[in-house]
Amino acid sequence: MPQPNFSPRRSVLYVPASNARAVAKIPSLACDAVILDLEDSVAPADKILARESLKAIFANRPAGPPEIVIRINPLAGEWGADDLLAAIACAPDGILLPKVDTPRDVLEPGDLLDDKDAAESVRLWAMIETPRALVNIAAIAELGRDLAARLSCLVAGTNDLVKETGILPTADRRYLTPWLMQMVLAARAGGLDILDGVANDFRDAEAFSRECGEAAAMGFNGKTLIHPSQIEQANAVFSPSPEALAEAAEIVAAFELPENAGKNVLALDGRMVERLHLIQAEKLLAKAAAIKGANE
Ligand SMILES: CC(C)(COP(=O)(O)OP(=O)(O)OC[C@H]1O[C@@H](n2cnc3c(N)ncnc32)[C@H](O)[C@@H]1OP(=O)(O)O)[C@@H](O)C(=O)NCCC(=O)NCCSC(=O)C[C@H](O)C(=O)O
Ligand SMILES: [Mg+2]
Repeated sequence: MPQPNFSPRRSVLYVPASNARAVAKIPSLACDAVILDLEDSVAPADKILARESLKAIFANRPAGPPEIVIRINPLAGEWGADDLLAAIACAPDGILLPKVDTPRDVLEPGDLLDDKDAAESVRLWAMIETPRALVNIAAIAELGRDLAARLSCLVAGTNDLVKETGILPTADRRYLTPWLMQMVLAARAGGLDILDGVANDFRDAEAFSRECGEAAAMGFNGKTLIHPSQIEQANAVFSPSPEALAEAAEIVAAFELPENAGKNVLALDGRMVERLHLIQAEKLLAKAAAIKGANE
């Protein structure tokens, strides 16, 4: 199921809404999206100020990338409901819901968006970071098949998952990986984008590069980031490689040859190529074009 207004989401940077210097950097950042955070990066004493800063940020928002998403506090808590109203008033590209446990946790804010006549372009993103969310992941992701539910993207919250489950956060993420794969599968079933969790050690470029490579291999669309120094690497790893693009172009060209018209299967350089490979190739070329378009 195609996403409306497809956007690349290779690099998605959390920016604490309470940090004016960090917020001021947004227009100069090369990330595909930012998440203006009202939740975990904002101290309780700064919660109201952070929420109030949103108005000024959106009043001066230039058109075009990066996508801007607001992460609110949990709706069951002290700040969540007012955060949601403030976020809706800003008409961001997305509102990220933390600590989602069940489909209801997405449907209820979606109803409020409708009640408040929020533009159709305001989508919901959901953090998958609780044991209940993992247990309910198929039902949550299924909402992606209903455009009216507005769900567009799932975001792995690996820090909270580690905290809530007690698994050991090893460098190779061996205990997290089965759950990450479960998230990718569910997201694809629901036609949703899915972003990997953050790498906390932002000074370890080598470990970060490895983690991005593994996330890309697992099928994630991109990675959530905590520091601007992580953007370039994420963009590089989650972009189609020149080799993959050359191969995709070759497959498209082969199916366009008059002698291959109407064929479902071809031999190309000693390999079987089916129409499903053509679809894959066209998707990859479209992704590269979208990335190029977003960077112009
Ligand atoms: C992690 C940090 C606290 C480090 O900050 P700092 O020590 O200030 O870093 P630097 O001195 O290297 O910063 C250099 C300049 O870059 C700006 N900067 C830093 N981070 C960001 C950012 N995220 N966005 C924009 N700009 C940023 C600094 O302001 C410096 O510029 P200047 O002030 O002009 O000198 C910090 O990076 C940070 O706060 N990162 C974000 C933390 C965050 O948002 N955490 C919550 C999201 S992660 C999460 O919640 C996980 C999930 O829910 C889960 O469960 O897993
Ligand atoms: Mg979290």
